[in-house]
Amino acid sequence: MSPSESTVPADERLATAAEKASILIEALPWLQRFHGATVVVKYGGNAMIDESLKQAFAEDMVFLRTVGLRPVVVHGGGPQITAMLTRLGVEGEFKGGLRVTTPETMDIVRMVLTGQVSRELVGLINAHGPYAVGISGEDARLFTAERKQATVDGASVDIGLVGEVSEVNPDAVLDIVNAGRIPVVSTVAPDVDGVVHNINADTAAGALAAALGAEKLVVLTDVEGLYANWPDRGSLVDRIRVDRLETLLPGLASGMIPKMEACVRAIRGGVRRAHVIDGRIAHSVLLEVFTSRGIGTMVFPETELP
Ligand SMILES: Nc1ncnc2c1ncn2[C@@H]1O[C@H](COP(=O)(O)OP(=O)(O)O)[C@@H](O)[C@H]1O
Ligand SMILES: CC(=O)N[C@@H](CCC(=O)OP(=O)(O)O)C(=O)O
Repeated sequence: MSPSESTVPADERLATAAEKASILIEALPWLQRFHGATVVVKYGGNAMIDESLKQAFAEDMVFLRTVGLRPVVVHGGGPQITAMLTRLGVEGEFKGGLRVTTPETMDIVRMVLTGQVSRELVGLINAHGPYAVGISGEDARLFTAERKQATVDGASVDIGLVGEVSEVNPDAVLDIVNAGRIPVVSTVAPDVDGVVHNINADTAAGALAAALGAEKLVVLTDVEGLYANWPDRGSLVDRIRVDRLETLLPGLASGMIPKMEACVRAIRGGVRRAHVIDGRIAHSVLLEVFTSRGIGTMVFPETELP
């Protein structure tokens, strides 16, 4: 038998074809609805588990762009920074979900985010065509940082060169998107005096989504979504209105705090939907955007009924 000959019976092939057609057709209303829409996708370092997952993520970004959406990637890299600090023998710690950032740590954060994680994602996307352009918060005044304190047991503590996003100038990102390309944003940024700060990637993604007037913010992480009673796996929140989420914020544990604050900032800033989804599932972005049920946790505005 030659390799081109198939032994799959005709009725089985037809059934498979019908299933594929129904999956494609389920995407039609979403393809129509989101044509031309800007989608900010935050890719967390904990969801960059292996090569095939990272490649699937890159394919999803190229897919979105090819079918007429305007994807903007904001990447994390927390575990990658921690691995590099360990390799270099530098002690690191987190307070209130944020990395304590000394000037020495800041050099390593910047090197890993802009020189390693960004380069890798840009390369994976560009395997499909000349789409991705890396850009950091330092470029063209994309982000201005304002030094931020962490909250630990209700008290404010200094954590060094960690920034809140005080201002977003999205022009450079828009230039890239308007040229038909995919910006890949690293979250380091100068303050008004030019001192570079470390910005949590969720925080930056929420601020950028609001500044761009994005249709959606999609945050990829290493859990299925928000659990109302973490770590009770039966308490996954399917959808939640922004005002209700705000009441939950003070009770959340560290990893989820910047994510949920980012969703609140995005929705309060005019973004229509914010999602936290499981980035450990290959093509999770496509499942969220193009299927009727979506996946993970969806945050929606107060103007809509619960
Ligand atoms: N209420 C909650 N629901 C879901 N995850 C939570 C919750 N509270 C804390 N977490 C933790 O937040 C983690 C995700 O945040 P983080 O580790 O910062 O990931 P990322 O690298 O994707 O930003 C989860 O793995 C989980 O351990
Ligand atoms: C201030 C702060 O904590 N910055 C983060 C920036 C990277 C990041 O946010 O990466 P993930 O999305 O993978 O967690 C850090 O240094 O780890």
